[in-house]
Amino acid sequence: MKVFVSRRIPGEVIRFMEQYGLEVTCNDSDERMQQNDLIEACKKADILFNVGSADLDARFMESCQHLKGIVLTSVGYDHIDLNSATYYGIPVSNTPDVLSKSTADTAFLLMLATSRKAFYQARQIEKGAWKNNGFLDELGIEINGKTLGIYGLGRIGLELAKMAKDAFGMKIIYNNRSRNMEAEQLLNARYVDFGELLSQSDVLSVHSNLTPETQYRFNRDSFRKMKKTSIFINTARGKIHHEPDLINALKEGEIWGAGLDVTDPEPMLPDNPLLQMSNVCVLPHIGSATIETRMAMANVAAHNIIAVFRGEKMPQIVNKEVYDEVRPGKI
Ligand SMILES: NC(=O)C1=CN([C@@H]2O[C@H](COP(=O)(O)OP(=O)(O)OC[C@H]3O[C@@H](n4cnc5c(N)ncnc54)[C@H](O)[C@@H]3O)[C@@H](O)[C@H]2O)C=CC1
Ligand SMILES: O=C(O)C(=O)CO
Repeated sequence: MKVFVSRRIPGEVIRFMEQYGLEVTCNDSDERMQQNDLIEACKKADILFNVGSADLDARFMESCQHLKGIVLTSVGYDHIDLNSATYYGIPVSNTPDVLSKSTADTAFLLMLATSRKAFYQARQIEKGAWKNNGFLDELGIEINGKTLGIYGLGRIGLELAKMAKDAFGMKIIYNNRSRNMEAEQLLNARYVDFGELLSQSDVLSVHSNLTPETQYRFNRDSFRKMKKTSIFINTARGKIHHEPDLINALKEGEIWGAGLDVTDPEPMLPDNPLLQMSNVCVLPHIGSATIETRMAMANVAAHNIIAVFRGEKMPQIVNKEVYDEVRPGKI
């Protein structure tokens, strides 16, 4: 069986797959492949190891319907046309759990950095503008003991809630598709409706997946309902907030600050006004970018490939209907 890997991954993971007799070809580059090149490369492959979230749309699935599996190196799969993959009978897997802590760390980093205007202050030094700030210049806000509101209390949201409570004694409120009893018992977290999440959070951190329902959930109306002293954090997907509305809310002082690991579009353009604001910290989607997590993600993906090779179900399947006896599309 032939595997095509779309970007550079650790050599150990390639050797691990080769031990099973898989023939692995790797695009030896860190650049994202264009879809036409990916389609061309997949013509000679049985399985795609899709590194770094290249968008795979209906055209890709139609052109590559011979694939026996697509493994993603992300937990989010909003960039994949899953219905199409299912239609053509292609199982797709993701990488849940192994990246939850590092992504929650990133949200925590942004919470602290934004609350102390850390990126802005560092930029002043780089510009040669180190100055003794006045007693009341560019002050931060403390997050110790404040209320953290979490939108989407799943795996990553829960890790952040634990850290915020343990390290900073923060009170946790959350809004989710359903109640999270583990968080309620462990952290005394309180389930609230969306309106209360907006009005009560001192820091509001987004951890839901991107769906038609969550797209632009944070918009003009929602920012207006937040505290003027609040900080908005998004490490989930850039389309969950409406960026022009966020810029306005910050300019108008409807919220106090924002920390983003995800933007819309990505990459963010260098002339984006958010990058000039003292109360905003932006990172280039590095949530899972640690040595340990990337290794773990690559290993999870490789194990899903081995499962396909052995004719077993992928352990981290996201379109499990593909294994149903009767499913839409080709049988
Ligand atoms: N910045 C980065 O590098 C990373 C970003 N992510 C993003 O984080 C997201 C979450 O990952 P996990 O925690 O593993 O997923 P998860 O599935 O464990 O948690 C998502 C939560 O969002 C909730 N949710 C979904 N729709 C909702 C709605 N309309 N209203 C309220 N809650 C809603 C779900 O009930 C669930 O509890 C991923 O889908 C991905 O987009 C994940 C990893 C790294
Ligand atoms: O896993 C994800 O969904 C990411 O965004 C990157 O790790």
